Amino acid sequence: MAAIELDGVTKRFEEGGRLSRLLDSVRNAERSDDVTAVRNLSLTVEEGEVFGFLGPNGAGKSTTINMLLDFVRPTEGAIRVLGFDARAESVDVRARTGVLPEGFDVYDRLTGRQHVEFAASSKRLDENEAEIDAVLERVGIADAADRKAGGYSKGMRQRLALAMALVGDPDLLVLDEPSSGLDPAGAKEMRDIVAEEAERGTTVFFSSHILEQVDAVCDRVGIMREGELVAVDSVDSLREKSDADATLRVEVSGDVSALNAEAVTALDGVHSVTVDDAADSLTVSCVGDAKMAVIDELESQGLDVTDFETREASLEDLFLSYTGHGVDGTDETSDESADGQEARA
Ligand SMILES: Nc1ncnc2c1ncn2[C@@H]1O[C@H](COP(=O)(O)OP(=O)(O)OP(=O)(O)O)[C@@H](O)[C@H]1O
Repeated sequence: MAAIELDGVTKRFEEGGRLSRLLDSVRNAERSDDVTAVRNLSLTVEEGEVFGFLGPNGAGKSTTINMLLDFVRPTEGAIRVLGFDARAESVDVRARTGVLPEGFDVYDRLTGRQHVEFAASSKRLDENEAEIDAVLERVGIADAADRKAGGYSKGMRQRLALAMALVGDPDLLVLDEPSSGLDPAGAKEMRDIVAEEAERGTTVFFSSHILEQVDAVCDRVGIMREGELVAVDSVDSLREKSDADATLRVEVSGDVSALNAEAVTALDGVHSVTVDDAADSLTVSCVGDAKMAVIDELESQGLDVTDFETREASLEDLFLSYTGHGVDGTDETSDESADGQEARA
């Protein structure tokens, strides 16, 4: 059984009141102020899989998560979670799912422990004190369990949110931007907990706009862009398929100044060649699988390749190549991104 199945799911947020919509439909006018947050999304996440859901701000990640949990209803399409219809059987879905929602905030006057007890009772779980303590321990806030959460730091609040998601050993963990507010050590702990959950067979679906954060733990990632799923695969396969450039630095013996650089640039997938006469080397910017063709071309021109090293496209380049956005959400045109890659190369 698949843990999550989305079939042709679209969510349109409709703006304007009922009267204005009626008038528009009578006039046959287009409603340009509607927002299509998710468009025709079909995706299957298998049981036990750790799936990273990526995309820049506004790509539709939270809307998708909210539809899994029936907090938002799709305009079109069907959703099944853990074998249940997400809409008609949402109570069953929520009872078996641990959720860390985006922008979670604590109840200032309740202690950490009371938060976890509340999460357990709202799932109708009968967790005893030892089980609650164990969850608080796992996320590293056992020492602060009896303090009011209003005094918690941002990182502690995020850990508390994770404890609330983990209580009762859910079959599915849905984490919306789980590392926000965490320092690097906290983000690593979060990844370790995700890995532990995966070991126990829990399906983990988590969203992030930072590929690096999901790379270490995810079996597969899906990348959203403007409401559409633009890629689904393992990070390694995405890297192979992407047109983000790798950089190849080749050292040669022989007269490098005699190189016919145009012939190298003309190879499929090669974007630029820079020759360094003084160092008897050249640097080639190309897609990953063009590297061997470059080496063959150099040798066919009579140059002896003595050494070479490659730098794969960085995760940031990769994300950019699929989304057209930097990981910080800045919009980048293809020209700018090409410049960025030159600069980094
Ligand atoms: N309740 C709503 N009413 C109207 N528009 C909405 C609503 N919720 C989301 N949207 C719009 O839907 C689009 C997708 O938003 P969503 O929050 O799903 O993106 P996201 O990928 O989670 O972004 P972020 O990384 O910033 O959280 C955005 O254009 C957003 O403004």
